[in-house]
Amino acid sequence: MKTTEFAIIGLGGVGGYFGFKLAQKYTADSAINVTFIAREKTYEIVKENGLTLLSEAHEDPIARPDQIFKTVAELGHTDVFVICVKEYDLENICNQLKDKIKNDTVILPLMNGVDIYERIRKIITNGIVLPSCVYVASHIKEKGIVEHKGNPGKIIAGKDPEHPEFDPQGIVDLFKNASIDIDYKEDSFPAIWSKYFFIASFGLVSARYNKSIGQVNEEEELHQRALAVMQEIQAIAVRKEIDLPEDIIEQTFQKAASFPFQTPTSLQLDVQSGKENTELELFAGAIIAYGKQLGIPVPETTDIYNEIKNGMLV
Ligand SMILES: NC(=O)C1=CN([C@@H]2O[C@H](COP(=O)(O)OP(=O)(O)OC[C@H]3O[C@@H](n4cnc5c(N)ncnc54)[C@H](OP(=O)(O)O)[C@@H]3O)[C@@H](O)[C@H]2O)C=CC1
Ligand SMILES: CC(C)(CO)C(=O)C(=O)O
Repeated sequence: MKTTEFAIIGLGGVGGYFGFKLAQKYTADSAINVTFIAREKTYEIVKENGLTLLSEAHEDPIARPDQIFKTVAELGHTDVFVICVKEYDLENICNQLKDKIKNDTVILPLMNGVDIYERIRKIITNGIVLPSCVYVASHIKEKGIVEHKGNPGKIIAGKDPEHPEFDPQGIVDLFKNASIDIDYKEDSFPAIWSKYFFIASFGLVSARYNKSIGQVNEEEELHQRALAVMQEIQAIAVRKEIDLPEDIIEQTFQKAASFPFQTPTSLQLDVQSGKENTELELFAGAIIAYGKQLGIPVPETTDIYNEIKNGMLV
């Protein structure tokens, strides 16, 4: 039987959650291999101790992959690459990956952002790229240790617009068999935009004030600022003819209310911990650029962007 080779690139909040589930399910299965790519201290710790996931939903907190490498270059034949890095590392990873991609290699980017597919396609022109978005509240506690809170993670993936004939059902089933909630759609872009609606608005306001998703939803001033950012994104989406529901704003506030009250956003954690690189450009920067390009004013997003840049963080 042919072995399916998975490579999970990046063992942070997202890779540490979904990679854990794949590795825990399949290490004893000789037909499916799961390889992790992690760098520096994460590599050392996971190689020595396995990957730890602290999660009420997972009794055994340790998963050991079949293999772990420090770089993509060390990988042999791989069928499915699951990219789980922050947006500022995407081009670097794609440049390393491009020689490993064959026509039937599948790339699943589990990241926030509406332009991830296009950015991958600028570098990797062959293979199958499944445009996706992801919901999960999980973050690095220490290198090699990821903490998951709240609802189980969820992936929404869609057809590669360049390869509508490709049938990914076999791969989708492997995720499902590892108890990963994954929805496969003809067109995942509306779901990707809906996620962006949520994470750009709540991410920016939560990062600016260091407040959880629940607090942003309930505190009047913060709620109004998130609403104003959503209205700006909505104007952009309408102009770009993205097929979003008319009540997307209401749905987004309802979605926020479904998270445990104290859930932080990944942008909040990165901005508030003073990380040198954050996804501020992916959220605010992209909205500002679309606004300029389409002649749509985006004053609230611009203000929050400048406030965060200038260190106004409470
Ligand atoms: N965390 C969450 O709850 C959610 C996050 N997202 C989105 O998912 C994406 C990933 O986020 P998240 O997992 O939180 O990010 P993290 O920062 O937690 O993890 C990214 C990981 O990628 C690793 N990495 C980067 N470059 C390389 C490389 N060249 N080789 C090996 N490893 C590499 C980093 O390594 P190192 O530690 O060494 O820097 C880090 O461990 C983002 O776009 C985010 O917005 C979406 C939904 C939920
Ligand atoms: C809000 C959350 C946790 C939802 O999945 C997220 O996407 C993020 O923090 O980036």
